Amino acid sequence: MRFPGRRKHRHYFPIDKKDPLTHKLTNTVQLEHPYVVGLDQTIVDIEANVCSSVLEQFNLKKGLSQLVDSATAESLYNYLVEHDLINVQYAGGTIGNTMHNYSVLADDRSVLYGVMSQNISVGNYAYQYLCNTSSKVDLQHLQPVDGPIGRGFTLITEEGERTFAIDSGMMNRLSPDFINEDMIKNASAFVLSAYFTRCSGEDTLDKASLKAIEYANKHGVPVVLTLGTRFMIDERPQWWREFIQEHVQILAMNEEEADALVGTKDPLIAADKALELVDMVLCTAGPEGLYMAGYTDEKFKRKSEREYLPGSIPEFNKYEFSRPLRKAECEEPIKIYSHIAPYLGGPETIKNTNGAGDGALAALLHDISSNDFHKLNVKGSSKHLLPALTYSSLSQICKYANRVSFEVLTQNSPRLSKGLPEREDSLEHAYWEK
Ligand SMILES: Nc1ncnc2c1ncn2[C@@H]1O[C@H](COP(=O)(O)OP(=O)(O)OP(=O)(O)O)[C@@H](O)[C@H]1O
Ligand SMILES: O=c1[nH]cnc2c1ncn2[C@@H]1O[C@H](CO)[C@@H](O)[C@H]1O
Repeated sequence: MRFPGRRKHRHYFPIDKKDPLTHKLTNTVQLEHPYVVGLDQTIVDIEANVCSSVLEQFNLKKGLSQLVDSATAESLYNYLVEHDLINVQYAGGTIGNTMHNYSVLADDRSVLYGVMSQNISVGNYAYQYLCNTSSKVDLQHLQPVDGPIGRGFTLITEEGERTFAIDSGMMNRLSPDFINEDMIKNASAFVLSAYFTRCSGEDTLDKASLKAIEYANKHGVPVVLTLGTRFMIDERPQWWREFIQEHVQILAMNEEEADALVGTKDPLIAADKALELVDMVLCTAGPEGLYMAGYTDEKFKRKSEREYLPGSIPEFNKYEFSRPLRKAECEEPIKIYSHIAPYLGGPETIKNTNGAGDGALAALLHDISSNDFHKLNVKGSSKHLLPALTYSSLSQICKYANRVSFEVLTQNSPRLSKGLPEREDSLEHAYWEK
């Protein structure tokens, strides 16, 4: 595993142990590697720039992800081809993107549950999906289906807003029998999106998701839920709040989805309210950067060395140098928050905001699995006297997540084509304070 940072000598990490004379690695011990599991609707994104009138023509609501029937999908596709509007097609799906980005960042394994067409021919959607997914994403557990995977028309209008029209294909046919209890039990986290609830008729992906959640809950594996699109949350916010409170430990959302869930446009207050439901929250806020919130134990809290920030919760970042714990692990839980403005003020030109939030979540997952990696391989380390959810403090994770989002904004695809530059492998203060 590529490690997101060597911080202190005390926590010196064995993968770097070299013979001082030969500079060869002296570590012959087989390291144990943790992994994360994601479950998604396998989708290829078909991206096109269109006028708003095209959305009206096909009866699509701007800015949302919505399902369309196959006849509408076919006529939309034909329209885009006829007018030569398609820019690019690449593998998508919010969790597929997140698993891919996780594997690129961690240079390590993630497992993806979903479906895959059993008949693949060069150039078809299934083929494109496989070609665009990191070889470190374990696709051996995809369920073969007799038909196409999903396709997601990503329609970008004049002002840069994205609207998704999803043609499901067989993406929702993942069967609960395919979910392996041991696979989930041994994972560092189980990750899914709220899209799993968009099933109907013969679809089984919702049942498969609930089964995986049940296993994760049973074995204390953190369930990480990303909210997907506000439209789904708006339909039944109370149901979502109850579901999240019962089954989810880590919640990722953007400020719109947060508003739908807890009824406030202020991302800090939204993160605070969401802490009543879960143990840790990542709330992205576009050009405003991102917020994180969590719990730590009074006796483990660490004061920030940064300036205390004003906001709807005064000095909210005071304890951002603390590592987050599950609330139930704290004798005396206190809430901790952190915020970061876009890295370097944001890229000079944003190529595409698609997937910036998925990138931030991948960074958070990397920090979570690094904690397990360290725990598994540096037995008895004092670092784990505290049963933290992550390797790093809330503040460090914000920086890392933000840095990854920046990288996604500078490229066209929501999937990272490479990891972060070597020089930045460790999130040293010196670098981040520049
Ligand atoms: N216009 C922008 N300028 C600078 N940084 C941005 C901008 N938009 C996004 N970012 C960065 O990307 C992060 C995630 O963006 P955003 O809130 O748009 O995610 P999202 O809506 O969840 O995206 P997606 O659903 O496509 O993954 C932000 O927290 C911020 O760091
Ligand atoms: O219904 C859906 N299910 C799964 N993923 C989706 C859906 N709608 C949009 N995206 C995915 O969200 C990513 C950006 O965050 C896009 O890559 C798109 O494929």
